[in-house]
This record gives sequence, structure tokens and C-alpha cells, in this order.
Amino acid sequence: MTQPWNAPFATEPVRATVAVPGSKSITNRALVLAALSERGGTLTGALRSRDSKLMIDALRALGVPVDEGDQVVVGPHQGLRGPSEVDCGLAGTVMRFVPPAAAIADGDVHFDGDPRARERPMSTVLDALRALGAAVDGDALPFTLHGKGALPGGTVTIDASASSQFVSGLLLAGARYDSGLTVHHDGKPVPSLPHIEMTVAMLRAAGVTVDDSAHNTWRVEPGPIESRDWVIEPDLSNATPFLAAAAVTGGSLTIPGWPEHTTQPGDVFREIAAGMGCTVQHDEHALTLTGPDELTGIDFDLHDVGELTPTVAALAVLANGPSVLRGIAHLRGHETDRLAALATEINKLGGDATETDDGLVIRPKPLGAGLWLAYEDHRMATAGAVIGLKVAGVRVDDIGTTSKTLPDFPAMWDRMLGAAG
Ligand SMILES: O=C(O)C1=C[C@@H](OP(=O)(O)O)[C@@H](O)[C@H](O)C1
Ligand SMILES: C=C(OP(=O)(O)O)C(=O)O
Repeated sequence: MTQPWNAPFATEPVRATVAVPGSKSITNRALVLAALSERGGTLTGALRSRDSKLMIDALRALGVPVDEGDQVVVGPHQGLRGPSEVDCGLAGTVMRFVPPAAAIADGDVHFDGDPRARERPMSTVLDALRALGAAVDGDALPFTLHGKGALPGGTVTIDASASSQFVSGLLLAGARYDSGLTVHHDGKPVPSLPHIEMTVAMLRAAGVTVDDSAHNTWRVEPGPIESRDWVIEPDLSNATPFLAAAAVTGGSLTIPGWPEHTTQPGDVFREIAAGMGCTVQHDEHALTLTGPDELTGIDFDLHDVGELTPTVAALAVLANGPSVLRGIAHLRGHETDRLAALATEINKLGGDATETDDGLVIRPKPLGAGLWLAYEDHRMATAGAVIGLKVAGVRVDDIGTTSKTLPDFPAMWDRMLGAAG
């Protein structure tokens, strides 16, 4: 058990430029697409973190050569194969993206992951694969896919209201199914739609024909996936704790390389921060956020951008008025039940947060020192760091859990604060 991390308290406004590593979501999609293309592919600016390492190791376990140099190079291979073991860790992208790909492997593939991963929703993907012709034992991690080297594919109806990753995972592999794939969603609205747009955009960039013109229906034509050099954008969701540092201290923070156009949901943070009183400037080179004297509360539907919730909740705790965060019931199936975790930890520090059916209500109240639990959730850990900038004596029990997507977080945070002087 590691010692709790003393969250640095900001004695002056944060003023810094912070370069964040590559996007988790784009990196892990590019890895899957490269593995499913005949000649592999390369990734420039790939994220190197627990989640991307789990994806690389999963692909290697399926017989795909992956070289991790300056670039990540996915080599050509003779087809995915078992028998093999895949460790999903706590990575939603590994547990939801790899099984649809492994469904065309030759041989058995056994999947498992962290204890919490066994509780994350999974049966939708496995039922869909069964409906498309796969043989699968199990409804959650651990489970075994009995690959036959090909999958008929066709049309499947799923309820993807618990996670957009159910749709993305199926679409990423769908072109390699004999008849391609049509996915219909039937249920409450699918969350995180920008992440599905990211999937569709990357499939098209790899030469796959995708029809997403009908609401809640996606059609992927069968055919090859082209080999490409993927240039990975900075992870905009991982940029948000750093931007939040400027927001809560009345400072100014620049993220270089913020894309002009992107499917990353982190881009919506510009609108949220502006809605809370920040000034946000964006040009073709960078994004700069300047914090106000006092943050205002916000009423925001985060359904499309749920992964921003922990950062936004941290801002809300330090705002001068109430905030309502809506549309995020599906966060109960994330790395931890994020609604329960945020409400519990905020209230433990003396704050006022209430869980609703689909979100959180956070009211201003002075906070005090205390231990902030991360629940093995990288974004809970970074939210604790943001609050600690303004509340003296906050400790985060497991800052190391940030390695899921941002292994260098504590050093980056220190460098950011050092730059403020
Ligand atoms: O496809 C992706 O890369 C992701 C989709 C989203 O999942 P949910 O739709 O389950 O929220 C997001 O929260 C997750 O961090 C990454
Ligand atoms: C929900 C998240 O991760 P995962 O890809 O494991 O679902 C997240 O990073 O906020």
C-alpha cells in the first residue's frame, strides 16, 4: 500500500504551459484498426499508459507483432489467433473493443481483468457477438470466446444506453465480418456519442464504408481495413485537470496542440469552463484558459461527455453557486460508481454534494482537510488534486492510479506548479 499523496496547495495563480500525451481513445482505436488491417500500421504520438499497454499486450496475445519504439509499429501478421489470454485490466476500451476483433480469431481467447472490471457492463457486447455467430462462454469478465477464424456478421439490435463502447467495439471490427455489420440501438439514449463519431471517423480514414445517416443505426460494409500512419491528438480529457488548475486559482494555462477540429469529447470543456466564468482562447496552435476571480456554478448535461464529470465536479465544488450535472447515470458503470464516489468524497471534506437519478447537485460550502479516495479511478484522483489546490491538507490515497491514462501525472502537476512561480 503506497502512502497517500499530499495534494499541493496553490499559493499563487497557476501560470503554465502543459503538453499532454496522446488520447487514450484515439490510441486504442488506432491499435485495433492497425491490428485488423492486413499490413498493420504505425502510431505517432501514441499514449503510453496502462490502458494502451493493456491494448498492445492484448493484440500481441492474439499474434499481432507490436513494436514500441518512438512510434508504435503494428506489424503485418497471418490473422488473429488463439489460444490466448487477454488481461483487460480496468480498461473499458480493451474489454469492449478486443472481443469483437477476437471473434474472427482462430482459437479460444480467454478474457479477464481487475476485480472492478468484472462488475462493469459487458453482456451487451457478448450477446451481440453470439447473435452475429460467435460462440462465447460467459456474460461478464471472465469469459471465453471460441474463435473459428471468421464471423458471419449481419444485423444486431442492442441496448447501448450503458456505454457507447458497445457500439464502437462492434463497429471497429465489423468490416472484417463476412457480411459486414449493422448495429441498431434500442433503448434510452446512447451516451458519449462523440466517441462513436470518433469511431466512425477513424474507420472512414482507414477506407471503411460506414453509413451513420439514420438515427441509432450504424452500417459497416465488409472489406479490408487500410494500413495507415495514425497521428494521435493530445488527450483533451486528460488536459482538463490542468486547465481546471488555472480555473480555480485565477491563473492561466496553455495546452499546445489543441486540435482545431476533433471528435474528442474533451473539446466541450471549453464551453463548460466558459459557462463557469473562465476565458478560453483557441487558435490553431493551442488553447489557453484564464480563470476568473470566482467560478460560477453551472447546470450542464454531460451525457455526451461523461468522462469530464470528475473535473467538472471539482470545479463545481469550488464555485460560488450551485451546480447541477445531468445525464450521467451511466457513470455508475465506469472505473467506479463515479456519482457515489464523487458525492462521498466531496461530503467527507465537508462539502455538499447530492446524488440524483442521473447526476449530481453540488452546492458551495467551505471544505477542509482530509483523505480523498480515488477508488482506482484515474479521474477521481485528478479531481482530488484540483480540489487540493484550493483546500489545504487534501491527500489522495492512490495518485498512482492516474497511470491508467497519464502515468506521469504527479510530476506533471509539480512542474505545472513550479512554472507558476
Ligand atoms: O470509446 C471510448 O474511447 C470511450 C467512451 C466513453 O465510454 P462510455 O460511453 O462508457 O461512457 C468514455 O467515457 C470512455 O472514457 C472512453
Ligand atoms: C470511462 C473511462 O474509461 P474506460 O475507457 O475504462 O471506460 C474514462 O477514462 O473516463
